[in-house]
Amino acid sequence: MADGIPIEITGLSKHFGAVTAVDDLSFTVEPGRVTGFLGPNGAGKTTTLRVLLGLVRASSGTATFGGTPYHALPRPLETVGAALDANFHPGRTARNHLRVYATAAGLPSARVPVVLEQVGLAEFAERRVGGYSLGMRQRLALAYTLLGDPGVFVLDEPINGLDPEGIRWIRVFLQTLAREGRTVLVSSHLLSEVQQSVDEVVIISRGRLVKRGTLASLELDSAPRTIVDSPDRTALATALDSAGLEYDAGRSGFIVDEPDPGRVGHAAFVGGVELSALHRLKSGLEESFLSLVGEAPDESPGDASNGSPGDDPAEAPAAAPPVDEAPAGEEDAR
Ligand SMILES: Nc1ncnc2c1ncn2[C@@H]1O[C@H](COP(=O)(O)OP(=O)(O)OP(=O)(O)O)[C@@H](O)[C@H]1O
Repeated sequence: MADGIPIEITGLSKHFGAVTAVDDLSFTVEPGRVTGFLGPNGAGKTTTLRVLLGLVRASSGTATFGGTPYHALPRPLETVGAALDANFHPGRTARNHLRVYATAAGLPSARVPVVLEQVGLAEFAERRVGGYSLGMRQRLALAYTLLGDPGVFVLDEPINGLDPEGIRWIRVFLQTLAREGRTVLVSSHLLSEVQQSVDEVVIISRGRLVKRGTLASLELDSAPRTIVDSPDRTALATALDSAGLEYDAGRSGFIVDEPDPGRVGHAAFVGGVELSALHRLKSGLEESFLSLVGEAPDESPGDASNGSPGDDPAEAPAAAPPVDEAPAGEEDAR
């Protein structure tokens, strides 16, 4: 096994014409842990990974593996296992796919059955990939990343499309790689999807870094708030203003920056306002994540840690190999 090497993103920007996909982004991903690379759709995750893997040129800044850009790695497949962009020939079997990539990279074909076994696809090795489920394709993409037994893994949305058993499996798989001292970077637009699998998070929004730290530190960022509503919202707003309480208007009432519903209820009482709802908004990772990336938290009580509004996992792209075929700069709009 190759050593885990840090992934180093420094002052990285990428513009596609007038669109700034990545904006002065800097962070490091250390070996020995699983790092979640998170942000809503369009935040710039895939673009960052494509620059890192030499598929797109940076407008400025650098993205390297311990100081070496991907294209300068002497044996890339034995250094970095990357799953990005689905690209399987439907008529080929899994075994043949992997054989082709192993041969191209000068790796022994004996690695093929080993990696198929590792991802639980050994019994489907002779089946054409066109008949694979999304979950099986995800596993095949991971088998590809394992071919060179690398020390670094860069995986774009690898959990998307997996069933609950597949999600449990990949959690163990990723954690095992990290415990072996490898560097593991996993992107997702859903915190809830990866929160059981990651130790650290790098969160971006609109191409910029908004949070870097442990999963636990993200939880600490989330202060509980109070939901309050009234048949007379104008009077309620006046009462909250008079009490000096800050609030946002939500679908089911005002979300008040005050953890104690008792204080909010008192403010309404003092203002002579009838209430139709008063409860604490449960704090949680998801609420913290959504407030960091600038999306409105779900204000329904007790439901803040489940799911994310507007996300349909079936719509996101699948992660898959290969990464070493497209020429650099191909994706540039100009
Ligand atoms: N080749 C391209 N040409 C023009 N604009 C692009 C190109 N690739 C990405 N973009 C734009 O850059 C921004 C970031 O996109 P990117 O795919 O990196 O985000 P993402 O965080 O990976 O989102 P998702 O989770 O939806 O994949 C978006 O506004 C996107 O439309």
